[in-house]
Amino acid sequence: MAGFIKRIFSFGKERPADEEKPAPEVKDAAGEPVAEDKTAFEQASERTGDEPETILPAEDLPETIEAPESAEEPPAGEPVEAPPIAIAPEEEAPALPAGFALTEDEPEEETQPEEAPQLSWFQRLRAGLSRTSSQLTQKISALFTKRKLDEDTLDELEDLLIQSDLGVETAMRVTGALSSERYGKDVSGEDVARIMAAEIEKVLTPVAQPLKLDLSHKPHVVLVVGVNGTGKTTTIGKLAAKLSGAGLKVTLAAGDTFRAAAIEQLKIWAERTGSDFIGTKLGADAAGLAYDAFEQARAKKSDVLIIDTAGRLQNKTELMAELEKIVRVLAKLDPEAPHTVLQTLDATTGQNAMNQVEIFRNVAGVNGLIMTKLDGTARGGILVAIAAKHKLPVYFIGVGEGIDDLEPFEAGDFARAIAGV
Ligand SMILES: Nc1nc2c(ncn2[C@@H]2O[C@H](COP(=O)(O)OP(=O)(O)OP(=O)(O)O)[C@@H](O)[C@H]2O)c(=O)[nH]1
Repeated sequence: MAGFIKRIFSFGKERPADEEKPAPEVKDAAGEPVAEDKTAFEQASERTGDEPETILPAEDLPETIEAPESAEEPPAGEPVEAPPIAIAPEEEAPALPAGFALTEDEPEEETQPEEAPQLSWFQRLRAGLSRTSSQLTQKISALFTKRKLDEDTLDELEDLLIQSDLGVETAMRVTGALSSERYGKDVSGEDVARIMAAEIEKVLTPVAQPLKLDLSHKPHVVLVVGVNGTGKTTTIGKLAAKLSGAGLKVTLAAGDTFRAAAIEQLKIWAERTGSDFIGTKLGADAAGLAYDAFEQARAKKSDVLIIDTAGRLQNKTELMAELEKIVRVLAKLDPEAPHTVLQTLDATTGQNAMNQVEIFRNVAGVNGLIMTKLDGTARGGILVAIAAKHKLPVYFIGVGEGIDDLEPFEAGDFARAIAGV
């Protein structure tokens, strides 16, 4: 039976003791054989003419790093939330973090958490999206005061929805549904909001998916990309907390070699989450670091390797080419790697996020999204337009700066928060 099932690590089981690191694989990032006394990263450095870099284990990096103000200690002894997740049949039922699933055949039926929903994060989401929802509901109420639903009001409503970043397709869905239900009749703001929430939920439901981990890869490689400041590093820390909290062995690699602070920030997250850390010195070749991190994580039998990258604007061709190189180099070690290419989107951004997804998807093969900062004054409408157009899975949403402020993306919650119902 076991032969038919991919070798998959069970969340929640005991973390295996660290193993002795075997001698590094003797080939370079381009797959060429190299002298046995040189790591691939040294080879990469030689090619670029840089000094060979040393990959520093976490304990060798400076200890004088201060945690960011926003960092909160995880509550001691607090159990990891029980999650909806698929489990390998013959494995012992593990405690799994919400929002993740294994790449197993058919997912098991979702289990509902027994406890009442955590209103704190949901209230933050609603508050974050209140700018979008209150502007919309005010305008919609004004539009339908003492007016029946006709072509003009439908056109005006469509414009309002498009202005809220929801996208033409979703705007037309909403007006179409409203028209078939109430054409020629009085319409209240509540009618519109209810129909809007239902239609947005239909658009979002197919993309609200758990992040699937295929642990037969060991490690499952997650590359995190996105524009500067969209929350990559913070999100990596939150993901690592969920995964290591569930007993998985996690390695974090600091592929943002441009900013010393970014390397230090990731190291802090590694320490806080009990993850292994792989970093290099400032200015080193990011693709070389990614390659060596993959080799090291594989040698240490990490379950998940998460690679941070430097933030970059999507129109910076040179930096985007570097990202392409990271992807290419990882594929030398495993043609399917990186197995997940996650893009973070800042919810305060609006329309530009659509362009970000288009370009990062083309260059780096983005295959999943996380929207961050939905607790601020967010403009979440664009996620609906992106879902309608790109149909990329949305795994989580960021609702704060703390370690636990990452929630599985729920289509209904998000739709109701935008519609203000
Ligand atoms: N309010 C809020 N702030 C967030 C969230 N996620 C990240 N941040 C904050 O956003 C800022 C940028 O986050 P980083 O994780 O450094 O973003 P980054 O994409 O790694 O940044 P670069 O390395 O410059 O590209 C930090 O102050 C984070 O604390 C979130 O969900 N909510």
